[in-house]
Amino acid sequence: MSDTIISTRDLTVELGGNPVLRDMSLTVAPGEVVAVVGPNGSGKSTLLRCLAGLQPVTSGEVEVFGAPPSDDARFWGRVALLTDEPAWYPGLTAREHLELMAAVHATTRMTVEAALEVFALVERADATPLNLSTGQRQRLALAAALLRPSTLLLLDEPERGLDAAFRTGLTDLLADYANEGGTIVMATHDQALATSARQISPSGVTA
Ligand SMILES: Nc1ncnc2c1ncn2[C@@H]1O[C@H](COP(=O)(O)OP(=O)(O)OP(=O)(O)O)[C@@H](O)[C@H]1O
Repeated sequence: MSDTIISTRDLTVELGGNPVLRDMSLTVAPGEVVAVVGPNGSGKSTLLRCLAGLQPVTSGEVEVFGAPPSDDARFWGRVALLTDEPAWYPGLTAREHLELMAAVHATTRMTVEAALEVFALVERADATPLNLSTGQRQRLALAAALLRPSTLLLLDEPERGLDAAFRTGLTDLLADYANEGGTIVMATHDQALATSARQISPSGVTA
């Protein structure tokens, strides 16, 4: 097995004519948990989007699983992405969203009922996402990302909207994922999440 999951070399991204990432070089090994930290606008989401193949690079190289990210079933079969704008299916309940996620994968990391339990959604399982609170919606998005099998988790501010108790639980859930051999790269403003991870800034230096 390769000892590198992610590798960027001299990655530069300009947006609107301004450099957001500049000559960034990063290597991530299997089982690592990496926290991308930095102030608002420093390029954390941009880096995650590059790793997901959603942001064209201005120059330099990005490789995930030894090749540039590609928008195909093989890539997305291995990568679970949590963005700040998950797509919800109108009319489907929280439970049905998880059942849908389970149905399209040959295996799952946990059952739908276990995910509802772990993410404290049992009592709101029959509500549609738009009738959930911000924190409950975020828990549903995390449940969907962690229920499905993957080997790389890309998380953009997973702590968004979560109360203190659940943030602690999230640290443990991410540690479990890494202990199973999964790799995590997350943009975060949460000190506790960042402390338990290898921290980098979007400029590529260790934070
Ligand atoms: N489409 C765009 N066109 C021009 N500039 C953009 C575009 N998208 C983002 N930017 C700028 O790029 C910079 C990096 O944005 P990015 O969202 O990656 O930052 P971030 O570190 O994730 O911020 P936050 O902590 O607020 O989520 C910001 O200055 C932002 O204003």
